[in-house]
Amino acid sequence: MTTGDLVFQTYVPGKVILSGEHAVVNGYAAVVVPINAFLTLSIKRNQNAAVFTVISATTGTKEIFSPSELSMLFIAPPQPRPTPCAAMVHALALCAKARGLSSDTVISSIMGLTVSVDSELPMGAGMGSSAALCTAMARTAVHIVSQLPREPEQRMSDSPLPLSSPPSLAPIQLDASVYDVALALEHLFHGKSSGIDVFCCLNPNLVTVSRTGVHSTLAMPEGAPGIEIVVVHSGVERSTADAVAMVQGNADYKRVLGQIGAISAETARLLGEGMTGDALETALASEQHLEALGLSVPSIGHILSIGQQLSPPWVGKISGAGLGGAVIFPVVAGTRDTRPLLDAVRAAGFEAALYSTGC
Ligand SMILES: Nc1ncnc2c1ncn2[C@@H]1O[C@H](COP(=O)(O)OP(=O)(O)O)[C@@H](O)[C@H]1O
Ligand SMILES: C[C@@](O)(CCOP(=O)(O)O)CC(=O)O
Repeated sequence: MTTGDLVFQTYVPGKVILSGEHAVVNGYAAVVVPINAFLTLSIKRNQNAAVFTVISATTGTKEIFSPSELSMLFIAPPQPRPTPCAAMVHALALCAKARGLSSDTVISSIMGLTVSVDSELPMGAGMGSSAALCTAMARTAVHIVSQLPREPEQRMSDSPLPLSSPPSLAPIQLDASVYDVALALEHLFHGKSSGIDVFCCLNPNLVTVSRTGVHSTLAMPEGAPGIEIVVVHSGVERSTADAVAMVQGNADYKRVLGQIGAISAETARLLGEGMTGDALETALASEQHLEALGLSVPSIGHILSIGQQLSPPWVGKISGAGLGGAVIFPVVAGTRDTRPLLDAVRAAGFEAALYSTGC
């Protein structure tokens, strides 16, 4: 814990993908729901005004930077899988550029601040930990930079963010740029991110993605039953970027992703009509296609078989990039006792928890 006054705080939810992981990277549909587990980013002013500090309780890291070290980081090209401090600085650099501010102005405004990240989302588990981190940092950077006065000589050279905006959205102004900045960061973690996780973090509704970069929210009809999700961690932490690269190397991937996309589109249609149970049954059919892409690992197979052996059986699926990460068992809220499933997977040594959607 850091001492000092709290100057900013933001909470970002995690997510699970009901259907459409990988398909959405290639332009097909996916359905994603936020869950009631959060990443928190807090900023406090500390007593040492000569350094900028970024702490992650999740990774147990503490990065302390002087102004000259920060200057180097500001101008360095962003690296894949950045540290929390490098990600925060990249977000600030993008916002500074959009507002026509020099790095020195931004750096002097953040000296003496400590950014602390704490998260309920296991990393590399398909629950959107990197998207939550990127969204929290983007929100923070936009907040910090929007407080700074513009430099007089730059007033006429206001430029849009140097990022590709989804074509469906109006040109992004600074105050509305959290999505773009978060997506730029998420690209560093995913290699090529569809943006679905970031969009979900920013929207406490169901999200459908009809094609890469074009997102829409889907509100559940009034009175439609909600969703509860047992999430079981396979114990295998993996990189989304590696899983995406592996899928793109599969000779048959476009055909299989098309099938997953069709399942997602049907899932979204059923959810939109309030037929939650049918929607979940449909979404779960995508598991066989994810397995055909080679995204399962022995512990995922083990978890799925534990569910199958219960009476009545529980049907689950990989959620997220695969090759490890999470297995989800979604169910219409209030229709099934989840304790036998939770007990069975925990007895086999897996970490598991029950979540509800934020919808
Ligand atoms: N709370 C956190 N603190 C520091 N780094 C984090 C945190 N959450 C996520 N990350 C970063 O995100 C990476 C995981 O991203 P990714 O492979 O996309 O998996 P996920 O499915 O969890 O988003 C971690 O290896 C780490 O670099
Ligand atoms: C595999 C993918 O479709 C979803 C990734 O989810 P996660 O990183 O496992 O939370 C990648 C993406 O959409 O950018």
